[in-house]
Amino acid sequence: MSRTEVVVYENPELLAAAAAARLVTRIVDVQAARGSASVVLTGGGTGIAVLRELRESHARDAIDWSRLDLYWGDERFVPADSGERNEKGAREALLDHVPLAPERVHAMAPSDGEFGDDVDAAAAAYAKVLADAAEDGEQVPAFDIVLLGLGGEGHTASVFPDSPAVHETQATVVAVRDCPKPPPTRVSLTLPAIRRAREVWLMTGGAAKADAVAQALAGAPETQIPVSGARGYHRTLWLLDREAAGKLTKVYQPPGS
Ligand SMILES: O=C1O[C@H](COP(=O)(O)O)[C@@H](O)[C@H](O)[C@H]1O
Repeated sequence: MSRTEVVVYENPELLAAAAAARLVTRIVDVQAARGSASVVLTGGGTGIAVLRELRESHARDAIDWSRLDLYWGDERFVPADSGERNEKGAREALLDHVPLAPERVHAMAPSDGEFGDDVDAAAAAYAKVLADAAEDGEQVPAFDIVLLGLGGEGHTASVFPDSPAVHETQATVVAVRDCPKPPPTRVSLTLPAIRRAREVWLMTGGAAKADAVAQALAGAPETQIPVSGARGYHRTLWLLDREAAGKLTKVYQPPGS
């Protein structure tokens, strides 16, 4: 039985710090129970702020970084050293500062990598990475946590409203072209792949996200508001600041208010 929970924090700083604290606890618990843990990372303002908070937290040393697999939910198809790469943002915020096992960091290819500017080949290669790591008979691992942000128009990962990606039911990873938000070319997990996760955490702040948050939590069709379709198999956890939660009809109180 999957459950949806919403937690609202007073401001974006508190949201990022609290999400980082939750992440430590969840990863440590999963490693204690199963030996290793898997987390899918996101780009975006909140996603990177959470990683920065994790780096600055003393509790980060409770994680066995050598037994953690990292993946990405989406990536901008730009050169490896571009400041627009989600991977680069994550490395600077956290990954370059902790003792990860390099072979367990599964980044999506850049546009100057082994597939050159062939974004379809980059997407196909990442689908193979996922399939190789999946349990027998599955195409995607049952990720412990998928971290996601969202856009004001309702996109999540790089699945945009009314795009080919949001209608994808078979592929686990797709090439995305003509994104309304730059850069235009990307690689993204699809919604069915995201739904293989045990837990999906949707993290966002700011008034510009309030409409999309309210529509998703009211059950808007995923073709129009793709983040509606981002659900965890066991749990979907929305971590919001007060502004992003501003148009929810049900009242969620910030802790301590
Ligand atoms: O383009 C992207 O945007 C979303 C949301 O980013 P934000 O800065 O508005 O929070 C992000 O989740 C995604 O990974 C990224 O590629």
